[in-house]
Amino acid sequence: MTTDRIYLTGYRGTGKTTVGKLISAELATECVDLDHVIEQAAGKTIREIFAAGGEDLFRDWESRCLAQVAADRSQGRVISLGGGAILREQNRDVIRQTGVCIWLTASPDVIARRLADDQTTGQRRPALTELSPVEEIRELLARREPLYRQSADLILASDAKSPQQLARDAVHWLDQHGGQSSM
Ligand SMILES: Nc1ncnc2c1ncn2[C@@H]1O[C@H](COP(=O)(O)OP(=O)(O)OP(=O)(O)O)[C@@H](O)[C@H]1O
Ligand SMILES: O=C(O)C1=C[C@@H](O)[C@@H](O)[C@H](O)C1
Ligand SMILES: [Mg+2]
Repeated sequence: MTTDRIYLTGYRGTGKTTVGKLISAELATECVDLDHVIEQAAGKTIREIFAAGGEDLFRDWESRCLAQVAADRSQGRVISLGGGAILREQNRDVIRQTGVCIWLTASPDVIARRLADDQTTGQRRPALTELSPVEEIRELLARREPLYRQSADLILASDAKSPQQLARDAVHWLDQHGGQSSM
């Protein structure tokens, strides 16, 4: 296991972007947000990429950008992934081979509340199913959970902790970096 790169995974709204920035500040390194890299590379917002070619097109951009970011250490040591980046096996392989992965969890109700309150949801989080927002979260979380779990070296429950506390927990674990653990 190498801590060369620190990946953050988890469902939409679990705080990957927010906590990733705080971890990188604590470690005095840069934070790369994969969703942002994709938008820059495509010259489109995530919603526009979905509108142009659906989720498949977005996933192709995501795999390409992840491979680039993973291969180029100068872009930053902390990498906040998108919520679905662990869906493709090739992406999970890249993550495992190049760094450690921290899985941020939250309950469906907390996720739904955070997404509804976040002004950027409209641009960055197009619907992934025809289900209602909370049903979509429940359904996709259940489907993705085994993939998040198999990718994770550390699991952090975010429901009742501030982003600052989660970043401190992550840095504390990184100082000691052992096998898979939960806090
Ligand atoms: N631990 C937390 N406690 C309270 N609010 C939080 C916490 N973590 C994140 N938030 C809030 O939830 C919203 C979503 O956070 P953020 O964008 O970091 O999630 P994300 O996991 O990166 O989502 P996405 O996968 O869509 O990129 C933001 O408004 C953020 O301030
Ligand atoms: O959970 C997902 O599938 C996604 C999460 C976001 O971070 C973006 O990567 C995009 O909206 C897809
Ligand atoms: Mg994010």
